[in-house]
Amino acid sequence: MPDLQATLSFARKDFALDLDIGIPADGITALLGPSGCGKSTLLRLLAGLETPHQGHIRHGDRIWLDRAMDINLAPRHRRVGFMFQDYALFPHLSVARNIAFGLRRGVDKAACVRFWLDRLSLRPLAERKPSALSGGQRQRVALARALAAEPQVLLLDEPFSAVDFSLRQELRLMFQEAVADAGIPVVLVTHDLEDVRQVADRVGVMIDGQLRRLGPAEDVFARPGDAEVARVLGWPNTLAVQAWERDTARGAWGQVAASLDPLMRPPEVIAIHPDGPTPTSGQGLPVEVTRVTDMGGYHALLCRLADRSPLRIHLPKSSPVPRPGSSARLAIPRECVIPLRERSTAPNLTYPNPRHA
Ligand SMILES: Nc1ncnc2c1ncn2[C@@H]1O[C@H](COP(=O)(O)OP(=O)(O)OP(=O)(O)O)[C@@H](O)[C@H]1O
Repeated sequence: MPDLQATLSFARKDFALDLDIGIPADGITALLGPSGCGKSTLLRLLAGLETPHQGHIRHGDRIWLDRAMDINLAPRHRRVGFMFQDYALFPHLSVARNIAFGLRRGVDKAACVRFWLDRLSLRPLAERKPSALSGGQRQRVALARALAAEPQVLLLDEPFSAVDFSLRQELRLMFQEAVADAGIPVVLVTHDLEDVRQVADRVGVMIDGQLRRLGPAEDVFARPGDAEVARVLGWPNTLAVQAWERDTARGAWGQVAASLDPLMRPPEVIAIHPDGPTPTSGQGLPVEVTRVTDMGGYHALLCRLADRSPLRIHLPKSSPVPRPGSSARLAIPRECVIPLRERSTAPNLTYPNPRHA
């Protein structure tokens, strides 16, 4: 199963992308990052729709791009299934013809179109033009078209964003089933952490045109490596530390004790894990409770710290719950306090690029 390896340097006005990425041919790799960090640009570079100033792209043994050797395969020779944010459907073609458009020579076109119409629940819409479809329906047609062409690599930009909650769940499942046996590198760009949790085997985090973290999803969520990446991954309660006094972190928000590695330079940030802090009548971090939500298995408390920064904690149903509007003190166990550097400089790529092995 050929993997995809790329080393790319690209710049346009006010933006530079510089990274090394390896995408294996099993499982789904999700790419996350703040708006404008270069996720779509990376997909366009991989597909051959943009050319890097320097770089190298290899799919299995086949070189797609090598600037030094003047090799640059045209997009059609890379056989990439691409789904853009605007879906790029042909407006004059019906749903069925849009799906049939990129089919390989020799396949039974009618059977293949029927298969994908059924798989993505599009059969009743087969003869409609894209202008007569809803946003979510267009998104499904674009996904069907990308998958039907039997691509060697699949690159998807926000493939589930335009559908409602229940259809989104269904679409994720259909998508997972559809790509499970394909044995091709699949990259999915999304802003939705739920997409990542439900479909991704690996997660890459991009910030400012760089790949700051790439690895198995569980690993990346549990160990983001630094505070910037942690925020992209939705970690709550990242607090700037103004000073350390032995093992106590202080900021305008208050102070808490942490377990510090004595060899580590004092980190600039701590994250407080939401599971663990509990209200106490003794000494603790002062908060004002602003909202309490019953989440079924636990209570979610949204609090404000001394400097008004938010703190979210989860209390087990068995624990007493402070009233909204009340002041409280929270006991924060040391193991819930995770010291983080604001930005880690060490490369943290857990899927090795053989060229650097
Ligand atoms: N066609 C273009 N011409 C000039 N600049 C562009 C163009 N497309 C994107 N950019 C700029 O390049 C940078 C990277 O954009 P890109 O679309 O890759 O980001 P992104 O991470 O995909 O963002 P989003 O999550 O908002 O889709 C941004 O600064 C953007 O403004």
